[in-house]
Amino acid sequence: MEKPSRLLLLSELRVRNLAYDVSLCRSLLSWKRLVPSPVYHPFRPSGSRSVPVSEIICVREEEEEKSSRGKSDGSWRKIKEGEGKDCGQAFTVLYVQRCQQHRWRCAEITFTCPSDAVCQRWVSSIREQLASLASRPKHLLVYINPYGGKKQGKRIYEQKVAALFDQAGIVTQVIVTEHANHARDHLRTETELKRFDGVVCVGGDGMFSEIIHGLIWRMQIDAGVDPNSPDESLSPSSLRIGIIPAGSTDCICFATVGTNDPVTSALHIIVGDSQPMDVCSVHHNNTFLRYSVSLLGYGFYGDVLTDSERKRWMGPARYDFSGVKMFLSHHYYEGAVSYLPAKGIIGTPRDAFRCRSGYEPSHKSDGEWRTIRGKFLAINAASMSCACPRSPKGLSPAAHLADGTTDLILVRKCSRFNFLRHLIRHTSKDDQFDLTFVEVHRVRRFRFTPRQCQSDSDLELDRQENKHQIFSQICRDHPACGCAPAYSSWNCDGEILSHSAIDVRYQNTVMES
Ligand SMILES: Nc1ncnc2c1ncn2[C@@H]1O[C@H](COP(=O)(O)OP(=O)(O)OP(=O)(O)O)[C@@H](O)[C@H]1O
Ligand SMILES: CCCCCCCCCCCCC/C=C/[C@@H](O)[C@H](CO)NC(=O)CCCCC
Ligand SMILES: [Ca+2]
Repeated sequence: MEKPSRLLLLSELRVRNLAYDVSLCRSLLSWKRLVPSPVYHPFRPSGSRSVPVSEIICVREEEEEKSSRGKSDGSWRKIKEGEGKDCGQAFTVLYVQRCQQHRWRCAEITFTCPSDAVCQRWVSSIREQLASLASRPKHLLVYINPYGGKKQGKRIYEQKVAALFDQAGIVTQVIVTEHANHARDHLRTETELKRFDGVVCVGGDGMFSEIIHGLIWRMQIDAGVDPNSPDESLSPSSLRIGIIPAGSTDCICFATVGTNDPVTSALHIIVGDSQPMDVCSVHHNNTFLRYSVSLLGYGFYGDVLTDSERKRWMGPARYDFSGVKMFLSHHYYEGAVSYLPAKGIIGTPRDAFRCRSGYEPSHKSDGEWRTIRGKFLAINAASMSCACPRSPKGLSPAAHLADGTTDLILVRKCSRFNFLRHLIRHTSKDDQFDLTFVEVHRVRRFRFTPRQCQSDSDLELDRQENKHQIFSQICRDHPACGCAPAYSSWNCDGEILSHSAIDVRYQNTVMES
């Protein structure tokens, strides 16, 4: 129960001409019907409601005789002339309404006050409360990718997001990108970043990747850290990144927010929600290649991405087309995966728990390196669940967002039928890891070396383990022989990596809104 001293305001106000007790405590706006109607009416507001101040978007004064919208029944009504004179001024509160499947909507309620003075007191008290919320952004730098997904980024921002930011009093600088890496290079060089509280990315996973590359690079330069050094730990970003989903997979948005809905994301940004997330760095022979926050996939997901890039004109459906094609081609790849198991962490990749909140990275020392050699259909490293509309629970449903680990999933060569069983389980409640040819490890670091790049001593080890050594040798020497292709590519958050032999390590966490 709230202590009386926390009560800031208590008034009898009217909502749709019905009397309500309305109170503002330090963190809660509540309204309660004074005489509840004995007859149930589906369109009439029910007894009482509360909204945390942290979920109020804004408050605005209504002018008399102005149309107002009663959101409870979605109808428009006009404040009657008499009503306006009797009741004085009115004010409207816009707030977050939680809907099904993690969706948020902006609802509003208009309170009519007995006098102008009462109205002013309410408006200024709520505004004061809102002004004290330090985590809310005031200035945002918005990058819109007009090319990703169904090419709707600009429309989505203009029709669904801009007005909400405006109502919340957020000042924006909007840049519609003109080419790939425009946003990354802009963040690296041109911008006076200090005047912004955050960066907003309107696009998909590839666009988010551009933004983190620009921002991380810029933060390292500003802090005097060499961004290419594998041994330096990253200086964290002081700017948060918000995502307005407008891509084809939108897995980073879906896995953090629980849905890929632009309005929901805009509201999360407005109320200042934040979520730290793991960043892995990918190196080849000690040369930095890229950062990754969601999926690093070799084999199936690398091949799907490579094939789908040539079919961008199909929009998001390109992934379905290439997915079926690559499933039927059934390519497998040989190589060695070495990993450093994460020790002293909370949970395992087989937990039933789903994470959409932060986890403190554990700094306990890790175990010994382990190596697995074999033939794989897919090697996936999921630093977050990678949930998306195609797979609502994701590639690794129990992966944590910010625990300093990544879940390494190895799918060994198996029949098409078995691989299909594994894939289909991504879309149902069944456990995709509960199959003999699938293993999953929570790791801090891993390396992959395709068989063609293995050293002589590694190959000797392989030979001892591999009964079909002569056949393998012939295939390596004669790649045109028609058996499995030599290399796949890595899919790194939706971008293709230029090398197959990689070294991946957890780097740091960045903030995301
Ligand atoms: N103006 C532009 N013209 C062409 N390409 C652009 C432009 N702006 C950004 N890009 C590039 O577009 C690529 C794809 O963008 P994005 O990730 O937003 O969509 P997507 O690939 O359809 O979605 P997802 O990554 O969620 O599957 C990114 O690699 C980004 O660098
Ligand atoms: C026959 C039924 C089979 C059903 C299989 C469903 C499995 C879907 C799992 C989807 C996992 C997505 C992981 C996220 C990857 C993103 O970083 C990347 C860029 O946005 N998207 C893809 O690579 C796009 C990947 C699209 C794969 C199809
Ligand atoms: Ca993680």
